[in-house]
Amino acid sequence: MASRQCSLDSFYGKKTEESGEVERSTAKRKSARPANGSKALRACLEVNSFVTCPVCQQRVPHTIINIHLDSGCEASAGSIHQKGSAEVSLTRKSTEPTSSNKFGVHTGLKGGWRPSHQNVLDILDEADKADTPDSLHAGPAYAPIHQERESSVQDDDEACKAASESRQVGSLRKAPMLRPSVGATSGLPGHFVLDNFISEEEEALILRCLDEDPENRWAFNSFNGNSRGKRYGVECDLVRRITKPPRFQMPDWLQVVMQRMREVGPPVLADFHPNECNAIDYRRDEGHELLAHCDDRQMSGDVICNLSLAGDCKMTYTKEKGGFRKVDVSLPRRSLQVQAGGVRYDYMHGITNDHLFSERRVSITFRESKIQSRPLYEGARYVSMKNRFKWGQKL
Ligand SMILES: O=C(O)CCC(=O)C(=O)O
Ligand SMILES: [Fe+2]
Repeated sequence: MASRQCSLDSFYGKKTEESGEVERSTAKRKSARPANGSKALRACLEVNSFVTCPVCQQRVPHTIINIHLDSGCEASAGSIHQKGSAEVSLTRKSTEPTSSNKFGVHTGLKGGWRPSHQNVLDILDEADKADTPDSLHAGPAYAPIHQERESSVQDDDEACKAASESRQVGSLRKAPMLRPSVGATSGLPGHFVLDNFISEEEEALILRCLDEDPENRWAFNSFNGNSRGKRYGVECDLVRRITKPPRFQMPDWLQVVMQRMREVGPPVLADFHPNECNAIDYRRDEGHELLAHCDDRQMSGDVICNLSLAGDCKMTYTKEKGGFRKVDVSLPRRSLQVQAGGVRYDYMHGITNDHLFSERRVSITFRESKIQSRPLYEGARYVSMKNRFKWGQKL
């Protein structure tokens, strides 16, 4: 099992196994760690501590390390020293694509970043209105989807069908006690992991819906390494550089997950409306893996989210331009990983077989993909694999 990180540690600059680069919390900060409740948590988040930037080695207030990294280290400790001035003095990242791509849906990035803990404070504010003290550390993350389960296949089918038809998952109400941990858990620019993003019950239901979808079945796939997969939503043809209409619509049983991303995710998700997703079923004993890749920079949008189910794993990020960097990130089951900014465009990501920590792991990757019915490049012509050798001859 991957050791699960406490994402709050990132707020204190604690050294994590993933980055190995952010300095360890001081005893003082540790002593301010919340014992209980939102007040203590809030107090901790506001401790004015500094961390060493893993890229430029400047001392930077821990509250804006994310912004500092995202601005390509342009946002200096000096310009952001004053509490509250961070958002004003920051620039957008250099990695932000400037193309005039037209997406059929809203794209994610808007007006720069906020301190990584701001969202937690927002969540706390919201929760403070509804919370009772006892709910802070108790109870399921979200109201359970199904209280009881029968084991027969027929019931499984019915559960899945019922979830879909009655939008049972979609009608889940968020319970105030869940607070996904948001933070720059890895020191990677634009990277977040939200632990416990879904409850165990939700995980079980989503897995059942994936496993028991009679129309869209798991199929072997070797595109990015061997695994089984399936997809929903619009279909990107990465070779022809066009998008095709969905063969399988985005399922109802994922709506609540997507809604939750907008509600409790970091600010880059505030307007995230995925129009496609692919699920991957990894089996460790079958040698499955995810080869290092970067999701298509033109066909898909600025933000990508991966929901982890059924097992823990470690994802490896590598960057070669502008200095080699390699960072391992733990992705616990039921967490949501957000890739935006630098990590989305400048890093490759992959999962080696020995970084799958259980026999099975399933992921769902959400994207906003371009509605593109003509090839991206003017004048481009698709040549099928079997005809490629004929380049230079009359086709
Ligand atoms: O399995 C994962 O978490 C990531 C999958 C992924 O990177 C992809 O489908 O592009
Ligand atoms: Fe990917």
